[in-house]
Amino acid sequence: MPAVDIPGSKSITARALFLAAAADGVSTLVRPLRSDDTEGFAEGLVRLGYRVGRTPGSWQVDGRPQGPAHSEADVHCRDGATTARFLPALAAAGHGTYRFDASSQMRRRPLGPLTRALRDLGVDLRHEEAEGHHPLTVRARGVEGGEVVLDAGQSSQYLTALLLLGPLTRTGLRIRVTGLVSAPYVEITLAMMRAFGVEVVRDGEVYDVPAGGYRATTYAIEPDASTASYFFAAAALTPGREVTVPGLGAGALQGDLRFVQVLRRMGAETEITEDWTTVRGTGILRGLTVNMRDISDTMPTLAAIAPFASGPVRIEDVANTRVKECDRLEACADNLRRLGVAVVTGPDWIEIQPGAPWPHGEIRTFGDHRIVMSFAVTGLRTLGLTYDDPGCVRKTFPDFHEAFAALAG
Ligand SMILES: O=C(O)C1=C[C@@H](OP(=O)(O)O)[C@@H](O)[C@H](O)C1
Ligand SMILES: C=C(OP(=O)(O)O)C(=O)O
Repeated sequence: MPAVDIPGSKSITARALFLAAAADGVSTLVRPLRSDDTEGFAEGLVRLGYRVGRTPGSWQVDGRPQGPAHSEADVHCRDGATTARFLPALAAAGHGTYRFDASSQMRRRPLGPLTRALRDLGVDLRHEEAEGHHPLTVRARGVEGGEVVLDAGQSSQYLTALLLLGPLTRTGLRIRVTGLVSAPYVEITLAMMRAFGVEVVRDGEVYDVPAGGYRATTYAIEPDASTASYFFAAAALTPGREVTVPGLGAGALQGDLRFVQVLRRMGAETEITEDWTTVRGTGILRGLTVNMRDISDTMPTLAAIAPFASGPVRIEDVANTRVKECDRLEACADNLRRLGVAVVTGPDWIEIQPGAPWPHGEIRTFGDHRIVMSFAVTGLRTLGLTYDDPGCVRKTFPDFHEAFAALAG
């Protein structure tokens, strides 16, 4: 049973860094993800005046419940939306002037609903160029708390940022949410807040977050389930190939592990125990229609193996994949068409017809790590694929190419 060692979860590492920074002592994060996104998050904390010690296998963070240590900082959030959306919320809880900028793609990605909600809570926040986009400056003097309404139809990260901020406000937060996408990421947030001592009370679309701050702790980071999807898809694509990921089992926090259920519906054999998950290729790969609103980071993974299915693959309810590292619906369609595959897209869906892709071609990555990693799976069956920017995997998995080549043998 070949076990694949998947690096830590990006989403869990980012949250753990925030929570540890906001807690009342030193926290230790065990097996954090080392990648551009999470190094960028840690670097952002350092710019704000937090102490982050990085040793192989664990990071130590000195918490400051009262907010950033520096009264002025310029933070570059790189390409990471968790950094770009969570850190302004953390900064708002402090006292000082904090400017946030990001990569050109991250500047294009929206955060208006979050910044509007912060302003509704009394935060002095100004966008320098386009309203609702980076760069922005927060002139922070703490946040009183109260009730706020949030549209989370583009991104659950807006809600996570407000939830994480809640315990740092003076009186707590009540958040009324509409249109939530990527809902399982909010479950990760709530579970991790609990691990750092905060219980959020939820009643339907209303979240009540108590004031009172976080408790420092030692927190072990799960392997990244979105990253694991490439390895599981590789197994499903190849009769007799088996991939086991230790550390991702039935109790895992990440919704993206549900991608395994999609592979099972298509015909793969799957096994999920308490401690690990296995996918085995059977030679059967059926087409299907699937709603991926909850797990849209795995949409490109499915799109990349879809041509090998015996019937059409239709992926629905994934409009917000158009505002990620690139427009992922069009990037997937563009690359599949370049390989001779018939594809149609709509505002929030993509439908891919069966048909063997041409054996050669250059994948246009659009600077998106998931386009590279997804089409690497296609490449198991179309051996001549190249990429215009293979290094963009650094965002979440710098060693992806080596790890994937080891699997492919
Ligand atoms: O909260 C998080 O860590 C994330 C939430 C999701 O984003 P959206 O809520 O914007 O879909 C996901 O795509 C992203 O990779 C990580
Ligand atoms: C969308 C992603 O990242 P983020 O939104 O955190 O930049 C991703 O990793 O697929």
